[in-house]
Amino acid sequence: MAMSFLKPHCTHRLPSSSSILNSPFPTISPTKSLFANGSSFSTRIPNHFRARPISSTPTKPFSFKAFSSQISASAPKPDEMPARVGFLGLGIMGSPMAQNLIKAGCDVTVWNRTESKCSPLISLGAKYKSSPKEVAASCDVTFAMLADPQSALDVACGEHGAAKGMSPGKGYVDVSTVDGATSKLIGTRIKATGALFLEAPVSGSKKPAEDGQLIFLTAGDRSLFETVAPLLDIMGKLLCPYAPHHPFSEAFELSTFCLRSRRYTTQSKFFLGDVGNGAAMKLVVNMIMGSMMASFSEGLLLCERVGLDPKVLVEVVSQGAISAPMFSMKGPSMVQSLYPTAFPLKHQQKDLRLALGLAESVSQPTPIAAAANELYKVAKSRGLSDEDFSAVIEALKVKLQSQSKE
Ligand SMILES: NC(=O)C1=CN([C@@H]2O[C@H](COP(=O)(O)OP(=O)(O)OC[C@H]3O[C@@H](n4cnc5c(N)ncnc54)[C@H](OP(=O)(O)O)[C@@H]3O)[C@@H](O)[C@H]2O)C=CC1
Ligand SMILES: O=CCCC(=O)O
Repeated sequence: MAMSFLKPHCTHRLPSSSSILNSPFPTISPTKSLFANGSSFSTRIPNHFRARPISSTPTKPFSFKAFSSQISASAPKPDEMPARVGFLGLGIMGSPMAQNLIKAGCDVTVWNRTESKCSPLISLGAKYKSSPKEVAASCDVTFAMLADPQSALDVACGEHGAAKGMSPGKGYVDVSTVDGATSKLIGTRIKATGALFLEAPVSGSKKPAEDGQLIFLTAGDRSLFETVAPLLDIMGKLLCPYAPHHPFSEAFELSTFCLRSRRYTTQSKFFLGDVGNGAAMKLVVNMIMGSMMASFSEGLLLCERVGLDPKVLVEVVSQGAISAPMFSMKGPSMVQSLYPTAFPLKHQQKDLRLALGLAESVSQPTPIAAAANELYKVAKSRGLSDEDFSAVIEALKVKLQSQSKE
């Protein structure tokens, strides 16, 4: 069902293979190696790129400026987007996400339980309404970025909740991390008004939110997904599979090919089907993340205990198969017992709790996540709820201290 405010050019589709074959840009032969060492990366090339031999034009040096301007030139224009956008919940994530929408030229109306957090956005041009209901009533699409299942429910379905301001032709996009049951409840209440619903939890933390580099895990009404796609692209990541910083940098011609037109980029937003699937995917991702961080913490402390420098461990890990941006970003401050909050520890424990509930619902054993969850609970009981989740290492230090007393 099309929404009343749908603009005709809101949909982003991949080009047909014939249009690619007629494209002026170089394409690549599946049998021809691009690499000096003759290595093949044929499994990495989508079929639609396998049309003609690569052009012999010499590779140009990479220019970040040109790269950025190509990206921004392809950014969605305000007239391609839903006209009025609401944003509920202006915490660590919601504030920068709303800010990026405003900076991109969207007409944004904000609300937050603690009203003072609206001020910086109002000074950037946002409008303000005094309840979720009023925001929803005055906007075409309303986003919500709330702490947990209870607050997401309250804001959507409470007395002055968004559902009260919804009606046919509008859409509600809940980007909070909640469990599937909560998301379905919210979706049912929103859809009972005739409006559309999309759950769209995000991967990526404070910095990716600020940089417009989030990954959306969406499910629900497909037409709402298509309507809000340009907005998700403002807040989210645009990925080119052959980006110039990719280790296979010889594929630069192909990167240029990808970047010359937005049509050839792969976007980091996933549509996963029915409501509940986005929530489940997000919980699985964060279950893995919570366990990884707990394990990394154990490694840092063990290193120290056996007389090795944990800073060197961070370096070693960063160069091998288990390297992860999370370890490289958080490791150096963890070594100094500093935990500047990007992802609050209380939210990580909430996500582990919800993921364990998900696993329980299908009788899936998750002993590692269960052990990690206990550690986050200890950290919470030590007053670390509002620290970054990397402060979970403190829970292990506590254990070490109590052991050494025995
Ligand atoms: N931080 C991160 O790295 C990431 C977080 N997430 C998820 O995004 C969501 C938001 O996270 P984040 O921004 O970090 O969290 P914050 O704790 O910074 O913000 C939470 C928001 O929820 C609001 N809120 C809390 N309780 C209520 C309530 N009872 N009624 C109304 N509003 C309420 C807060 O309002 P107030 O300002 O009044 O307290 C605030 O706007 C969470 O679900 C989190 O798991 C997802 C990806 C990354
Ligand atoms: O929910 C928080 C996720 C944090 C991240 O993906 O970096």
